[in-house]
Amino acid sequence: MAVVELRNVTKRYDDVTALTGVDLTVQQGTFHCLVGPNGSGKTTLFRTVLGLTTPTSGEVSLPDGRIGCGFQRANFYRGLTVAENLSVFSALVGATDDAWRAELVTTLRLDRVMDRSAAELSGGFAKKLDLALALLDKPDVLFLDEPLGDLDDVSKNRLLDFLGEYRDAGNAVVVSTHHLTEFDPLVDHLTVLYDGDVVVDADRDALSLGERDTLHELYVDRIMALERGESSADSE
Ligand SMILES: Nc1ncnc2c1ncn2[C@@H]1O[C@H](COP(=O)(O)OP(=O)(O)OP(=O)(O)O)[C@@H](O)[C@H]1O
Repeated sequence: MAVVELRNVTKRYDDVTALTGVDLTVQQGTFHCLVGPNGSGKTTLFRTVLGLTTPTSGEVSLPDGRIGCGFQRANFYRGLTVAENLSVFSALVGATDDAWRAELVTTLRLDRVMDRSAAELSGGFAKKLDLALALLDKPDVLFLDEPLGDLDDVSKNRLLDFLGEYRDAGNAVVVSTHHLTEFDPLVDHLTVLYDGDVVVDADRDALSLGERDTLHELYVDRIMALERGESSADSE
């Protein structure tokens, strides 16, 4: 079942076209990975889906259920402690499942910093707090922009396992990242943006790796072919 649909979405900022007629469907219960070079439109696409910016044209359809989001730069109350942020955000979104909140704190190893001021957190812990806040009300669709940034290797593994389980529980997880290799085992669907255009959009099973071993190699080859001026069909 489709939980998010974009139809012919274009976003222009003055003379920059960040998205050009993008069609995209996110299916329930899938891990959807969005990759693309710097400036290709990934953050703009996220912001458009989340209603933080209005598309210049086109349509965005969202599910009736809950949507959670975590951004590249963490968003929380810097003047409050970690525990206070969790309480305030729980109240704001109406999250009442204390056991789930405790599970998030344990999974993300936030227990050690519960009484620390959020302003003083290291980059990795700030990211973890942001992730916990995004997950507080168990969103049906979770959008995460570069969720592994600043996390140590053990925390990365734990988060990847957690996101896999979250998907397996029937939720959609959409991740925008430059770290396709790390997400590769989870990917059900890959979308590649290049200069505002969707140049790859396929379920994993439909992606033909050819001589290549990994999705990352496929992605890099495709982008390099586009930079040489070849069409996406030429680079198959
Ligand atoms: N508020 C804005 N005003 C003007 N141009 C913008 C704005 N936001 C994004 N852009 C432009 O839109 C294009 C797409 O930017 P976007 O941030 O969506 O790319 P990205 O794929 O997320 O990049 P990165 O991987 O570097 O984070 C870029 O050319 C960027 O400069």
